[in-house]
Amino acid sequence: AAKPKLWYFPGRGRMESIRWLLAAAGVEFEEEFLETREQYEKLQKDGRLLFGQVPLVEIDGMMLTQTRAILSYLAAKYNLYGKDLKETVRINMYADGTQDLMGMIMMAAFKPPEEKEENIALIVTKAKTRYFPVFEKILKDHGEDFLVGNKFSWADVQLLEAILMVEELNASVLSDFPLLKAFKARISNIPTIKKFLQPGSQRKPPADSHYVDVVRHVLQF
Ligand SMILES: CCCCC[C@H]1O[C@@H](O)C[C@@H]1SC[C@H](NC(=O)CC[C@H](N)C(=O)O)C(=O)NCC(=O)O
Repeated sequence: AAKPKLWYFPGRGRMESIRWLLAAAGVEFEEEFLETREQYEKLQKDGRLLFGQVPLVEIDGMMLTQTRAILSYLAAKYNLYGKDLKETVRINMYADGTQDLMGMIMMAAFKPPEEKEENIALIVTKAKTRYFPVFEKILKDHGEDFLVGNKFSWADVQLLEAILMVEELNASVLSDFPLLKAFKARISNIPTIKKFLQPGSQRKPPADSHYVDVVRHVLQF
């Protein structure tokens, strides 16, 4: 089968969780980076962007947009979505929560530089007071290696992604969360994820001013 193909800017944004999930599932994928307005307008003209937006993923003969729809499709396709509806809804709850946290980080890149410190402090506080305590408790109460059932799922992939992103803002953020520390080590050692965390993988670096400039240029805002 043809490899999935991803169209997005040359950075994390909303596509990074899709890259993580494909990588965790051991699925190789191709990428097309949008750096010019023309590339974006061609996708629109060709009718590939349902709502005129990216991420865009071509997979199984479909042109998929809407990040959550894509992630859900991939989670189900690669058996990372629970054994029944009750597990699936927990995975969705946990994934929505980590998406909310990562969304704050994603948008911070587009805020004025003078607000950067304040934004980072707010994100780290939210992580330490709202999100990480929830996952620490889940791991404690559940008493398993993974967040849902006793099987690796999309929820585990996304929590690791979120932990690493917050640690980029504050390296000691897990100091009060011993179970999350152990979770991070455990999930990082899953072979497909370990490979994705090696230099040279398709994992993207944190957003920088060049990335913001490219996005602003392509989307003309
Ligand atoms: C001020 C912040 C702007 C962020 C812009 C983009 O940079 C990324 O870091 C985040 C977004 S992604 C690009 C943006 N895509 C979306 O907003 C998709 C939202 C959709 N619900 C999804 O989940 O896929 C885009 O195509 N916009 C064109 C436009 O709506 O006409």
